[in-house]
Amino acid sequence: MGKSLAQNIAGKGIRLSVYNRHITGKEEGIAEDFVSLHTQYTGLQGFDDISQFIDSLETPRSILLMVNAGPAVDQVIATLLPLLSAGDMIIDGGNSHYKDTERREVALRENGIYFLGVGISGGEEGALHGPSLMPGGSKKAYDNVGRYLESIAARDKNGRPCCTYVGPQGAGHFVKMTHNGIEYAEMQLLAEVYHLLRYYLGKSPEDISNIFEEWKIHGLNSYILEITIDILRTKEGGELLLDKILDAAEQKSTGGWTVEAAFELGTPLGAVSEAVMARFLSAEKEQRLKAVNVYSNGKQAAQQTASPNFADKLKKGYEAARIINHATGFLLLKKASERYSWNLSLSEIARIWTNGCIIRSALMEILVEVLMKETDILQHPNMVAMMSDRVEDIKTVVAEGLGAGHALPVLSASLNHFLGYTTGLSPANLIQAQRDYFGAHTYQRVDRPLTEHFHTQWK
Ligand SMILES: NC(=O)C1=CN([C@@H]2O[C@H](COP(=O)(O)OP(=O)(O)OC[C@H]3O[C@@H](n4cnc5c(N)ncnc54)[C@H](OP(=O)(O)O)[C@@H]3O)[C@@H](O)[C@H]2O)C=CC1
Ligand SMILES: O=C(CO)[C@H](O)[C@H](O)COP(=O)(O)O
Repeated sequence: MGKSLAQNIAGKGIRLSVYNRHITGKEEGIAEDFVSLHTQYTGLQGFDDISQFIDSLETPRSILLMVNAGPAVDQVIATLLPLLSAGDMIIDGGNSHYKDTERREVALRENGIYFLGVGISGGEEGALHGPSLMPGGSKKAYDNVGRYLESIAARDKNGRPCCTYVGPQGAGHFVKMTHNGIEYAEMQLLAEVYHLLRYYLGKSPEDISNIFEEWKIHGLNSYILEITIDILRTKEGGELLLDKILDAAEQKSTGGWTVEAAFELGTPLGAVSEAVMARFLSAEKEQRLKAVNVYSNGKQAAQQTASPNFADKLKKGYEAARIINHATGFLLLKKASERYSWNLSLSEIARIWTNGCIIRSALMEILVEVLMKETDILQHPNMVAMMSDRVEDIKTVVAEGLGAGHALPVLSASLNHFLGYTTGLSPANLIQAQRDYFGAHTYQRVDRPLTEHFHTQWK
């Protein structure tokens, strides 16, 4: 990411020094080598001596870190700090936890150093040609460097940069974390759809890539769909590369952090949560292989059993689940904004997610408008119409797919969310009664003001 961003920045004519640590015998002259490979950029200098690197910068200095989230960020900051002067700025472009960002911002402010936590999305390609940038921290700090960040960002459909000052404290990294949570669920949803097409409907990977191509043209365009089409067409030695990849998904941390944040803020996030759990379960490959020999889960191919036009229903069910995933993701942002007084603009966040980032999609373009009027996506009239037209299809897909023995954690979690959300009378009254029964936790009544709490001696 660092090298790609450096090329992007230098390509905009911005004078840039790059630094990589020196580890004798292992990593020597990395930054100098990078510079000598890119002589087309004037004003690009490389260093593996930190003092020389710092001396090469104009004051007040602006330093962008692209190192692994966690202790590495603290280590690099500790190395930089004695060399910096009041008014200098550090920008953390990695996937840092928003609470770490808040801690670092406070500590650096006490030393007179500005700190911005900038979520960056788009992978290597995005970093090189224009990522989506989610800066958070002090507004004054953003005012100093915002123009540089905006110059390297992707552009939205109106030519505006996919970069905006998101909010104070750790808001930028919170927004990036939520982006990644939505990303996890989007990836898992498409994996489930692919799985049903291949192993329930019996379609070949080539057929599936063609179906996805059709979906892309007809309203479902997204970066994740595009790369999946490419993946389904990639061969190695004449065979599909995908079939040679171990079915055990890895993850760093941002998906799990998003779920933790949902717990902290008390907001439902079933799709993302199930996407994280699905990766954990997939990683239990050894246990899964043992279980295959112990249990028959009655997995069936569709053959004659699939309902008519199942693939069309799958498309609409997938669209419904994506809307629900985005609705819960944006509700998490809304809850965080209220709890931490960040004043997040959900529509503006959707706008900077329309290009450059991993979850860019035709749906995101629609959500920019939707979120201007309604922070709960599922309450907007256009979304009500879309969901009403798709709810029977997602029900059919989940019922039929589960019935045929296929695990559909995110499709079913999305449907469950929707059915729970559209229920006027949930069974939570029984939960309240049970809590009061064993723990005297009290309950509110439908026939009394909600300010009153009641306890019953149940036995
Ligand atoms: N890859 C992606 O698509 C995306 C990544 N990110 C985030 O960006 C950050 C960087 O990711 P990425 O570029 O992929 O990771 P890489 O592993 O490619 O690069 C990490 C860099 O950090 C350096 N580093 C690690 N520890 C230290 C340390 N203690 N002191 C000094 N330097 C250190 C490494 O140096 P050395 O080479 O010397 O080991 C390396 O140059 C991460 O937070 C990641 O989550 C964000 C968006 C997308
Ligand atoms: O930030 C990113 C994209 O926006 C990273 O590519 C993403 O974090 C990958 O995460 P994981 O390794 O957990 O799947």
